[in-house]
Amino acid sequence: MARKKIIAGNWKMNMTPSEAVKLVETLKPLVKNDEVDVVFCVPAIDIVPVVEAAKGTNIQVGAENMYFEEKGAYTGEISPNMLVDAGVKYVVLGHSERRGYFGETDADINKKMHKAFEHGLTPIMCCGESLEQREQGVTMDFIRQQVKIGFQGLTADQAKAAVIAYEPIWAIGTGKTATTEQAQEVCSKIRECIAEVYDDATAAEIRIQYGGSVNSKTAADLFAQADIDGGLVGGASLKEEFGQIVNYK
Ligand SMILES: O=C(CO)COP(=O)(O)O
Repeated sequence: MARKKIIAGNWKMNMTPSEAVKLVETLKPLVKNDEVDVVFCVPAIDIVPVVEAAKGTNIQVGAENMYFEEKGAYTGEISPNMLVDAGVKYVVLGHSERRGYFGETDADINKKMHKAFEHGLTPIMCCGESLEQREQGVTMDFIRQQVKIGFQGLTADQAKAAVIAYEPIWAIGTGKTATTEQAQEVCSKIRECIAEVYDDATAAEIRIQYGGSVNSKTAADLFAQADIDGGLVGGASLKEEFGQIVNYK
Protein backbone atom coordinates (compact mmCIF):
# COMPACT_ATOMS: atom_id res chain seq x y z
CA MET A 1 0.00 0.00 0.00
CA ALA A 2 1.39 3.38 -0.97
CA ARG A 3 2.11 5.68 1.90
CA LYS A 4 0.09 8.90 1.91
CA LYS A 5 2.36 11.91 1.79
CA ILE A 6 2.28 14.26 4.74
CA ILE A 7 3.25 17.87 4.20
CA ALA A 8 3.45 19.88 7.38
CA GLY A 9 4.29 23.49 8.10
CA ASN A 10 6.25 24.24 11.23
CA TRP A 11 5.53 27.87 11.99
CA LYS A 12 8.09 27.95 14.82
CA MET A 13 7.79 31.16 16.92
CA ASN A 14 6.02 33.16 14.24
CA MET A 15 2.49 34.55 13.87
CA THR A 16 0.45 36.25 16.56
CA PRO A 17 -3.07 34.83 16.93
CA SER A 18 -4.55 37.49 14.65
CA GLU A 19 -1.80 37.03 12.06
CA ALA A 20 -2.33 33.26 12.29
CA VAL A 21 -6.01 33.54 11.39
CA LYS A 22 -5.17 35.77 8.41
CA LEU A 23 -2.55 33.29 7.21
CA VAL A 24 -5.01 30.38 7.42
CA GLU A 25 -7.57 32.41 5.46
CA THR A 26 -4.95 33.13 2.79
CA LEU A 27 -3.70 29.56 2.57
CA LYS A 28 -7.05 27.73 2.80
CA PRO A 29 -7.80 27.80 -0.92
CA LEU A 30 -4.15 27.20 -1.85
CA VAL A 31 -3.47 24.07 0.20
CA LYS A 32 -6.41 22.02 -1.06
CA ASN A 33 -5.10 18.59 -1.98
CA ASP A 34 -6.89 15.50 -0.74
CA GLU A 35 -4.08 13.21 -1.89
CA VAL A 36 -1.81 14.40 0.91
CA ASP A 37 -2.17 15.08 4.62
CA VAL A 38 -1.78 18.80 5.19
CA VAL A 39 -0.79 19.86 8.69
CA PHE A 40 -0.16 23.28 10.19
CA CYS A 41 2.01 23.00 13.31
CA VAL A 42 1.54 26.28 15.12
CA PRO A 43 2.56 28.04 18.34
CA ALA A 44 0.47 26.99 21.35
CA ILE A 45 -1.34 30.32 21.61
CA ASP A 46 -2.43 30.05 17.96
CA ILE A 47 -3.92 26.58 18.26
CA VAL A 48 -7.47 27.54 19.25
CA PRO A 49 -7.94 30.28 16.62
CA VAL A 50 -6.25 28.16 13.91
CA VAL A 51 -8.46 25.12 14.65
CA GLU A 52 -11.48 27.42 14.37
CA ALA A 53 -10.25 29.07 11.15
CA ALA A 54 -9.42 25.70 9.57
CA LYS A 55 -12.85 24.12 10.25
CA GLY A 56 -14.37 22.57 7.17
CA THR A 57 -11.04 22.47 5.31
CA ASN A 58 -8.46 19.72 4.75
CA ILE A 59 -6.02 21.47 7.12
CA GLN A 60 -5.17 19.48 10.23
CA VAL A 61 -3.61 21.23 13.18
CA GLY A 62 -0.46 20.24 15.04
CA ALA A 63 1.46 21.56 18.03
CA GLU A 64 5.19 22.26 18.01
CA ASN A 65 5.88 20.67 21.37
CA MET A 66 4.17 19.37 24.52
CA TYR A 67 5.07 18.11 27.97
CA PHE A 68 4.92 14.47 29.06
CA GLU A 69 2.61 14.94 32.04
CA GLU A 70 -1.15 15.43 31.97
CA LYS A 71 -1.37 18.22 34.54
CA GLY A 72 0.21 19.70 37.60
CA ALA A 73 2.85 22.13 38.75
CA TYR A 74 4.81 22.53 35.48
CA THR A 75 4.61 26.25 34.92
CA GLY A 76 4.59 27.21 31.29
CA GLU A 77 4.06 23.74 29.87
CA ILE A 78 1.20 22.37 27.75
CA SER A 79 -0.15 18.84 28.20
CA PRO A 80 -1.21 16.28 25.58
CA ASN A 81 -4.81 16.29 26.80
CA MET A 82 -4.96 20.09 26.48
CA LEU A 83 -3.86 19.71 22.86
CA VAL A 84 -6.42 17.01 22.14
CA ASP A 85 -9.23 19.02 23.75
CA ALA A 86 -8.30 21.99 21.56
CA GLY A 87 -8.59 19.90 18.37
CA VAL A 88 -4.93 19.09 17.74
CA LYS A 89 -4.07 15.87 15.84
CA TYR A 90 -0.27 16.00 15.47
CA VAL A 91 2.62 17.09 17.65
CA VAL A 92 6.19 17.83 16.60
CA LEU A 93 8.58 16.27 19.10
CA GLY A 94 12.32 16.70 19.46
CA HIS A 95 12.85 19.42 16.89
CA SER A 96 16.55 20.30 16.76
CA GLU A 97 15.72 23.78 18.05
CA ARG A 98 14.13 22.24 21.15
CA ARG A 99 17.06 19.89 21.58
CA GLY A 100 19.60 22.66 21.02
CA TYR A 101 18.10 25.67 22.79
CA PHE A 102 15.99 23.98 25.45
CA GLY A 103 18.09 20.95 26.30
CA GLU A 104 15.61 18.23 25.31
CA THR A 105 17.16 14.79 25.43
CA ASP A 106 16.31 11.59 23.55
CA ALA A 107 14.92 10.25 26.84
CA ASP A 108 12.57 13.26 27.23
CA ILE A 109 11.43 12.80 23.65
CA ASN A 110 10.77 9.12 24.26
CA LYS A 111 8.50 9.99 27.21
CA LYS A 112 6.67 12.48 25.01
CA MET A 113 6.27 9.89 22.24
CA HIS A 114 4.56 7.52 24.68
CA LYS A 115 2.29 10.28 26.00
CA ALA A 116 1.35 11.39 22.50
CA PHE A 117 0.13 7.88 21.64
CA GLU A 118 -1.63 7.49 24.97
CA HIS A 119 -3.73 10.51 24.02
CA GLY A 120 -4.26 9.65 20.36
CA LEU A 121 -1.90 12.29 18.99
CA THR A 122 0.37 11.49 16.05
CA PRO A 123 3.95 12.43 16.84
CA ILE A 124 6.25 13.88 14.20
CA MET A 125 9.61 12.99 15.70
CA CYS A 126 12.53 15.00 14.40
CA CYS A 127 16.06 13.76 14.01
CA GLY A 128 19.10 14.98 12.14
CA GLU A 129 22.80 15.61 12.29
CA SER A 130 24.89 18.76 12.62
CA LEU A 131 27.35 19.82 9.92
CA GLU A 132 30.20 18.70 12.17
CA GLN A 133 28.71 15.23 12.54
CA ARG A 134 28.20 14.96 8.79
CA GLU A 135 31.80 15.96 8.16
CA GLN A 136 33.02 13.44 10.73
CA GLY A 137 31.02 10.70 9.01
CA VAL A 138 28.89 9.90 12.07
CA THR A 139 25.53 11.01 10.63
CA MET A 140 23.89 7.59 10.74
CA ASP A 141 25.33 6.57 14.12
CA PHE A 142 23.83 9.71 15.59
CA ILE A 143 20.44 9.41 13.87
CA ARG A 144 20.09 5.72 14.67
CA GLN A 145 20.59 6.57 18.31
CA GLN A 146 17.97 9.35 18.15
CA VAL A 147 15.48 7.00 16.50
CA LYS A 148 16.19 3.99 18.71
CA ILE A 149 15.87 5.92 21.97
CA GLY A 150 12.97 8.01 20.72
CA PHE A 151 11.00 4.87 19.82
CA GLN A 152 12.04 2.76 22.82
CA GLY A 153 9.11 0.78 24.21
CA LEU A 154 6.66 1.74 21.46
CA THR A 155 4.72 -1.10 19.85
CA ALA A 156 4.97 -1.84 16.14
CA ASP A 157 1.44 -0.50 15.66
CA GLN A 158 2.44 2.76 17.30
CA ALA A 159 5.64 2.97 15.27
CA LYS A 160 3.65 2.43 12.07
CA ALA A 161 1.45 5.39 12.91
CA ALA A 162 4.31 7.71 13.83
CA VAL A 163 5.97 10.19 11.51
CA ILE A 164 9.73 10.79 11.48
CA ALA A 165 11.12 14.05 10.14
CA TYR A 166 14.70 13.91 8.96
CA GLU A 167 16.02 17.42 9.35
CA PRO A 168 19.76 17.92 8.93
CA ILE A 169 20.57 20.84 11.22
CA TRP A 170 22.84 22.41 8.63
CA ALA A 171 19.92 22.67 6.20
CA ILE A 172 17.47 24.36 8.58
CA GLY A 173 16.79 28.01 7.85
CA THR A 174 20.02 28.24 5.87
CA GLY A 175 18.64 28.04 2.36
CA LYS A 176 20.93 25.01 1.94
CA THR A 177 18.58 22.16 1.13
CA ALA A 178 20.15 18.73 1.31
CA THR A 179 20.43 17.28 -2.18
CA THR A 180 17.70 14.82 -3.08
CA GLU A 181 20.36 12.07 -2.95
CA GLN A 182 21.52 13.06 0.53
CA ALA A 183 17.95 13.28 1.81
CA GLN A 184 16.89 9.98 0.22
CA GLU A 185 19.99 8.20 1.51
CA VAL A 186 19.37 9.12 5.12
CA CYS A 187 15.60 8.55 4.91
CA SER A 188 16.17 5.06 3.50
CA LYS A 189 18.62 4.28 6.30
CA ILE A 190 16.13 5.51 8.88
CA ARG A 191 13.61 3.09 7.34
CA GLU A 192 16.19 0.29 7.62
CA CYS A 193 16.69 1.18 11.26
CA ILE A 194 12.92 0.85 11.86
CA ALA A 195 13.01 -2.53 10.08
CA GLU A 196 15.78 -3.69 12.42
CA VAL A 197 14.01 -2.50 15.55
CA TYR A 198 10.57 -3.75 14.41
CA ASP A 199 10.08 -5.53 11.11
CA ASP A 200 9.76 -4.90 7.37
CA ALA A 201 6.01 -4.29 7.54
CA THR A 202 6.45 -1.54 10.12
CA ALA A 203 9.26 0.02 8.11
CA ALA A 204 7.10 -0.06 4.99
CA GLU A 205 4.29 1.84 6.70
CA ILE A 206 6.00 4.53 8.74
CA ARG A 207 6.10 7.91 7.06
CA ILE A 208 9.42 9.73 6.86
CA GLN A 209 9.57 13.40 5.95
CA TYR A 210 12.46 15.55 4.91
CA GLY A 211 12.83 19.03 6.41
CA GLY A 212 15.39 21.78 5.90
CA SER A 213 14.91 24.72 3.51
CA VAL A 214 12.21 22.92 1.51
CA ASN A 215 10.68 25.32 -1.01
CA SER A 216 8.44 25.25 -4.05
CA LYS A 217 11.41 24.55 -6.32
CA THR A 218 12.87 21.61 -4.39
CA ALA A 219 9.67 19.96 -3.12
CA ALA A 220 8.77 17.90 -6.21
CA ASP A 221 12.17 16.21 -6.50
CA LEU A 222 12.46 15.56 -2.80
CA PHE A 223 8.96 14.14 -2.46
CA ALA A 224 9.46 11.90 -5.50
CA GLN A 225 12.19 9.93 -3.70
CA ALA A 226 11.29 6.38 -2.72
CA ASP A 227 11.71 6.90 1.02
CA ILE A 228 10.61 10.52 1.38
CA ASP A 229 6.95 10.76 2.30
CA GLY A 230 6.57 14.51 2.41
CA GLY A 231 8.14 17.42 4.21
CA LEU A 232 8.34 19.47 7.36
CA VAL A 233 8.54 23.02 6.12
CA GLY A 234 9.65 26.03 8.14
CA GLY A 235 10.04 29.41 6.45
CA ALA A 236 8.12 28.56 3.28
CA SER A 237 5.07 27.43 5.29
CA LEU A 238 4.44 31.06 6.31
CA LYS A 239 3.89 32.18 2.74
CA GLU A 240 1.59 31.52 -0.18
CA GLU A 241 4.43 29.36 -1.48
CA PHE A 242 3.23 26.66 0.91
CA GLY A 243 0.29 26.11 -1.46
CA GLN A 244 2.72 25.22 -4.25
CA ILE A 245 4.61 22.88 -1.95
CA VAL A 246 1.40 21.06 -1.00
CA ASN A 247 0.53 20.82 -4.71
CA TYR A 248 4.07 19.87 -5.68
CA LYS A 249 3.19 17.55 -8.54
O1 LIG B 1 13.10 23.26 10.89
C1 LIG B 1 12.43 23.16 9.89
C2 LIG B 1 11.07 22.59 9.94
O2 LIG B 1 10.84 21.98 11.15
C3 LIG B 1 12.93 23.61 8.58
O3 LIG B 1 12.93 24.98 8.57
P1 LIG B 1 13.22 25.75 7.18
O4 LIG B 1 12.28 25.16 6.17
O5 LIG B 1 12.93 27.20 7.49
O6 LIG B 1 14.64 25.48 6.83
